[in-house]
Amino acid sequence: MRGLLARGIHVRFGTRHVLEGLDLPPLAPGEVTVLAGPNAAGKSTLLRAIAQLQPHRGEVTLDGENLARMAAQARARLVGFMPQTLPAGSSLVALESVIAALRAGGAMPAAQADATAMAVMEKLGIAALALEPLSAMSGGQRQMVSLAQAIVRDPRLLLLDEPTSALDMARQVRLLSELRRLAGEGRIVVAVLHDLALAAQWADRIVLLHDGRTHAVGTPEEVLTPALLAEVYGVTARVERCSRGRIMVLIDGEHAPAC
Ligand SMILES: Nc1ncnc2c1ncn2[C@@H]1O[C@H](COP(=O)(O)OP(=O)(O)OP(=O)(O)O)[C@@H](O)[C@H]1O
Repeated sequence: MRGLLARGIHVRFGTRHVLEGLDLPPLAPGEVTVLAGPNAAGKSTLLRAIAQLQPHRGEVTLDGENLARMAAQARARLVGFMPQTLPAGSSLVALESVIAALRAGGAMPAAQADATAMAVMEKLGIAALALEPLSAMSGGQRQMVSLAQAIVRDPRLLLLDEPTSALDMARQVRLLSELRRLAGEGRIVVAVLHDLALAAQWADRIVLLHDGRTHAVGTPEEVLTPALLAEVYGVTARVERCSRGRIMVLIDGEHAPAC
């Protein structure tokens, strides 16, 4: 089968079972899927398990091939992973870090690696940061470099953990439209997002995680309902449409100001 299948994913830390036989629906090329759910629901753990960065039970296949049985370099060419935050303490400048990510997929002549990494940074509007040390960058700048690292190998599957969390409005749109474009070219995009307004706007499908399992799957209209949001987040929410038809989620209740 073409696409991503993740079945029976089980992860435990010590005696604590964080994912308990979680199944994802088959994810087809061309789609942007958002993973949502409360803090500690297991979203990052699931992304890391799919990327084979987290020991787990269960099976993950991409276009019918078991990712766990693939050589690391072959897998790196197929899968791009953007972590929630880049590891601190790197002594690299941005361009070097993007070149290092590119080379994780295999050796390449220096000039070609330079040109490929620079082209990706230009496309993302961060060419001016190429020679800046990662350690001297703002959170948002680092997040854009992290995206460049994730896409520079031109992977078929892109896994992104809260990719917009440090970005301003304009860069959120830039990043999400880039993800939509990459999906449109036949890639599979899976992103963790807490911002349900962004999820409603950009996702083809939302997977709502709760208590280590898939609680609901569907289009934004199907998943962002007051009943499901109450079950999963314990909030009283209103779901309304703006004049252009887009869904908006508004939180009511004792902790929220009226609007
Ligand atoms: N390395 C680890 N060791 C022990 N427990 C861990 C480890 N990584 C994650 N956990 C636990 O697994 C659970 C799920 O964590 P995870 O980071 O996957 O949640 P999340 O849904 O991404 O949360 P958030 O929205 O807060 O980022 C949490 O209770 C967390 O404490």
